[in-house]
Amino acid sequence: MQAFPYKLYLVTDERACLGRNFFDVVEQAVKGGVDLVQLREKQLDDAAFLTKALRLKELLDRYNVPLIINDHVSVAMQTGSAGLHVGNSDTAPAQVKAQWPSCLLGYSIEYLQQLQTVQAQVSDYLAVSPVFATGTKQDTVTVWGLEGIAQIRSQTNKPLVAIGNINEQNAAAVIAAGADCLAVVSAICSAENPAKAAAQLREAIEQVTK
Ligand SMILES: Cc1ncc(COP(=O)(O)OP(=O)(O)O)c(N)n1
Ligand SMILES: Cc1nc(C(=O)O)sc1CCOP(=O)(O)O
Ligand SMILES: [Mg+2]
Repeated sequence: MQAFPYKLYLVTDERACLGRNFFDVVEQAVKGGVDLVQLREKQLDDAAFLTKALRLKELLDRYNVPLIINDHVSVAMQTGSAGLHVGNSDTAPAQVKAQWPSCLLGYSIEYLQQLQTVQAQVSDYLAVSPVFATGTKQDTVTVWGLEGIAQIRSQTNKPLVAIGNINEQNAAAVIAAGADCLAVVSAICSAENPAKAAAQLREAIEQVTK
């Protein structure tokens, strides 16, 4: 398996932050143990997305936490971010790598057949998309479940990031099923105490992986 040191991945959604300051919520999450952050703010126009990315990059640099950008290749490159996450409706992974070879590139797996494609082969991690149905993103194809993680795990050596309704209660089971990293929105962004929520998720992961 390729090296992938990240265990707890925050995917942002300001709408899930309960009206609190977006950057405070992210900073609390990082203090609690998040080691990778993706800017995913679907409601923002391009200019506002770029502005937010620049400010978030500055914050995360202070903690040495890499920033991944959702969908927008040009914003990722312009901000000096570590990488990009794309799905089946976005720029193809091979095209991203052709213009940006060092990009830390994530690719959503919605169909088993994707695993045999060049798009999966050039990607640095694959997202099990989604593990459980979630209100945060409803335009999904396959709800993989724990069995789906195990099935994907048996067919690829790529690092697997699990996403979709992951929380403190199911975190250990998701890792035990074969995921390398957990990606969450609401379990941290909507938690009363984002730092504590991140620390508890981290603890659940480490109980399985130690
Ligand atoms: C870590 C992670 N996994 C999956 C996704 C979903 O990406 P995509 O399928 O492109 O859908 P959108 O996020 O663009 O709605 C993700 N963003 N991050
Ligand atoms: C951004 C995203 N992508 C998904 C996918 O299935 O590809 S699910 C999702 C949202 C995950 O939010 P929550 O942790 O609140 O369930
Ligand atoms: Mg996308």
